[in-house]
Amino acid sequence: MDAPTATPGENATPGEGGWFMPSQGASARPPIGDQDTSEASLRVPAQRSAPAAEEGSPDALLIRRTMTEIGPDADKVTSYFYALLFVRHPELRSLFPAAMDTQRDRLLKALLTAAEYLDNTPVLVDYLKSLGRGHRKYGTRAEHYPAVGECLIGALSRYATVWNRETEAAWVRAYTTMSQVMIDAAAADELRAPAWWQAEIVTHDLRTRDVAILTVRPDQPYPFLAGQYTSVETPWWPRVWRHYSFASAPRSDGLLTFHVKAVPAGWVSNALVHRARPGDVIRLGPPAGSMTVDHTTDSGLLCLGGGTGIAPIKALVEDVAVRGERRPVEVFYGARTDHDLYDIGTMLRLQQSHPWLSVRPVTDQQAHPRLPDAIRAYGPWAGYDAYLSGPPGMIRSGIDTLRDIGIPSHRIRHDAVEGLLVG
Ligand SMILES: NC(=O)C1=CN([C@@H]2O[C@H](COP(=O)(O)OP(=O)(O)OC[C@H]3O[C@@H](n4cnc5c(N)ncnc54)[C@H](OP(=O)(O)O)[C@@H]3O)[C@@H](O)[C@H]2O)C=CC1
Repeated sequence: MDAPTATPGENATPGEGGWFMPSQGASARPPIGDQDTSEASLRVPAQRSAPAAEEGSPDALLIRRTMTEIGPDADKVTSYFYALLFVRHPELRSLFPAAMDTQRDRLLKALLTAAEYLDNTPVLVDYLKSLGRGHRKYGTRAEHYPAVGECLIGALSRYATVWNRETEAAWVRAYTTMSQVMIDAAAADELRAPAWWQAEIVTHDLRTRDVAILTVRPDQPYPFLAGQYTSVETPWWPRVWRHYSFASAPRSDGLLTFHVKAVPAGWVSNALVHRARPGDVIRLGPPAGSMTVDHTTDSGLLCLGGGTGIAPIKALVEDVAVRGERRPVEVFYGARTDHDLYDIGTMLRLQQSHPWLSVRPVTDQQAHPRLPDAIRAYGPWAGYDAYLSGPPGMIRSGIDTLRDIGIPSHRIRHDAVEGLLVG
């Protein structure tokens, strides 16, 4: 059960969720940030399509039918679920944040994701493993899962239109299988990694009124890949986690960098931008996300970064540079105004050092079309893999544009986008 997410994130990748529900992102996604976008925590790869409602195994059909039936009462189902859980198992309350608003939202999304992918074993298993690993930081233990399953079924049975032995058996089977994948993944992860890392803020650079770049020093080595994201908890909002992408490739000094935009009503993002100072200690969850560079090919990289979505794009560029690769990398960096291109100086410096890199700022003030459409003026893009990172609307329109210009779906990578991935 978790409390919160990838992400894609408050302003990061999608948020994370608790109890077997996704956050950013078998990605996204993403997460990533105060927006809780899918912290996705678990992000289900966006590039794979969900099955049609009428397709699937008998259990999948029953489960999807329940989900359709409870759709209009989603809020009531989630409220009732948590009420049951905390009344029957008060010892579990402390695993969740004080304010449950976001958490409630995540539960249903996780359910929908799991139901949607029930017959897509590789996607679901990846997602659940990431979720199981991600739940370790909340203090979730194997013995908690049956309690959650019992309350979940209690809530579903109350609001489903049709609830019989067959439906219940399908849910029990699905939940038992899914929770076991999470439990096993958490147990395997326990042998090789901490449940969370503590990280001291070493620099805090306020780049605009609402965007800060933070560099942190983890208390233990933190292994991750460029393009991935993590979940972040601040001391000011215990048990509230948000996804943020790493803004640099792994560094020899072990430091990690995040770009954070304070979003309206974003608890974690506002704390990180306006309250955090060097010396403060935050907590980090495990790395997640699959928006990473495929180093087995020499395809070009076409990267679209919108706003703070430039963070993982910068990490991807550094990753290509560190490996000494000379594949073409074309970055389109979008923002509302020149002032909002808060990291353009860094990107242009990278361009100066690497002849294979080109960086093109795209702002609304220019005569240019908006970010995704700007790529139509360049190319051709055959032979490029595309990487998208930014607001959900930009990712959606970016995917449309890329498909429209002939880039196949399997070559388009991004963190979870709410609604697309659930995360
Ligand atoms: N911090 C991090 O580590 C990461 C953050 N993210 C995500 O990136 C986002 C950054 O937000 P923010 O900095 O406020 O970005 P902005 O809202 O300022 O948008 C950045 C750019 O994307 C364009 N854009 C936005 N929506 C659309 C759309 N529907 N179609 C086409 N273009 C669009 C904007 O154009 P226009 O001005 O015309 O709207 C602008 O050029 C957040 O959603 C965050 O979750 C993702 C990955 C990592």
